[in-house]
Amino acid sequence: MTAEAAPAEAAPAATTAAPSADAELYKDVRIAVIGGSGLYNLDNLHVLGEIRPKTPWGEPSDAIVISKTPDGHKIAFLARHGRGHYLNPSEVPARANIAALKHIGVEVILAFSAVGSLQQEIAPRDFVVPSQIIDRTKGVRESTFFDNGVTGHVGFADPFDSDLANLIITVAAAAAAQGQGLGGRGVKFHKDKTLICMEGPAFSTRAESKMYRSWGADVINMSVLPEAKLAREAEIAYQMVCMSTDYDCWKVEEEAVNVEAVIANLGANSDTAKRLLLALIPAVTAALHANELKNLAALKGANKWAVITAPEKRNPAQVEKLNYLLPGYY
Ligand SMILES: CSC[C@H]1O[C@H](OP(=O)(O)O)[C@H](O)[C@@H]1O
Ligand SMILES: Nc1ncnc2[nH]cnc12
Repeated sequence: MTAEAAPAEAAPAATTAAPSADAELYKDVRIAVIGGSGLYNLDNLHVLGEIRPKTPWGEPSDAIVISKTPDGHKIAFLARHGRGHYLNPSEVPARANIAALKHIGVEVILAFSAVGSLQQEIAPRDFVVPSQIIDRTKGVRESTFFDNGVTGHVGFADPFDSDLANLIITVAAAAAAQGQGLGGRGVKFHKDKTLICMEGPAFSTRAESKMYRSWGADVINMSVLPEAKLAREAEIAYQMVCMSTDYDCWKVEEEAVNVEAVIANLGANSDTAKRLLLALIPAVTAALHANELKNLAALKGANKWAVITAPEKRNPAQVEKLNYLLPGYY
């Protein structure tokens, strides 16, 4: 599909820089949180302001909210479906979301998602830190920055950032050991799991749900793709934290997933996520300052070599758009 031809996406990248008041607001922001269903704000942080960047790929899902943690770390927050959940998973402007976050200086994305569980041991309200993805989206989402005359191929064998995954597990374990248990509920964390991303917005059939189990999938959502892939193309370290809300529909004896069942667990899950972030943001900030995020270090600059289109054949308009994302690369 040629969305690049649409007037809304035709603005030249060089004129889309945010005004300087915005630049002052997002200065020093290196970490972004993307909130999914049920996580529409981080109201336990101090809000400094909002920005509404316009990118060469259109406008993000909603304003990007810049906040400060109690220990003074600035972060960016973006509601994937918009505050009020007006975008369905196939409508999320993932390219604009990732491009905007990259443009303001974000190096790390901690993405949250409500998921269905495909395994008995992953109960509703458990948290899952996945390491793999199976793609069951249907090709209707704009899923790359490398199109329209600049072809690029990035590595995606390990779609998440294992340094971030390890930090999340460590921070959660420390909270449990201190008896806090992220709100006193003793939330269980599972790691190294496989997340399947379906198209939606309708949930799966029972046959599909059972098939995904036979493939070895552990949890299911509608949102990790193309978000994770675009983050990789933008050289941003990305880790999703999955918050289980239901058992999907593979258990024949139980009622199949529905929105009411999901909503019943969203409140507790988003409370856990906010508590987790209070401990996680300082830990990720410290790791960034100490250059301990080795995958991120390896990622930086790598995509200069991902483009295979001969320099003289590259579409200048697309090169200009890519300048917004990866300045000077192509
Ligand atoms: C509200 S149930 C289905 C919906 O919830 C998840 O959204 P998100 O990943 O943004 O938390 C899932 O992916 C679906 O979009
Ligand atoms: N069962 C399910 N399938 C897909 N996405 C989900 N998000 C929450 N529960 C889900």
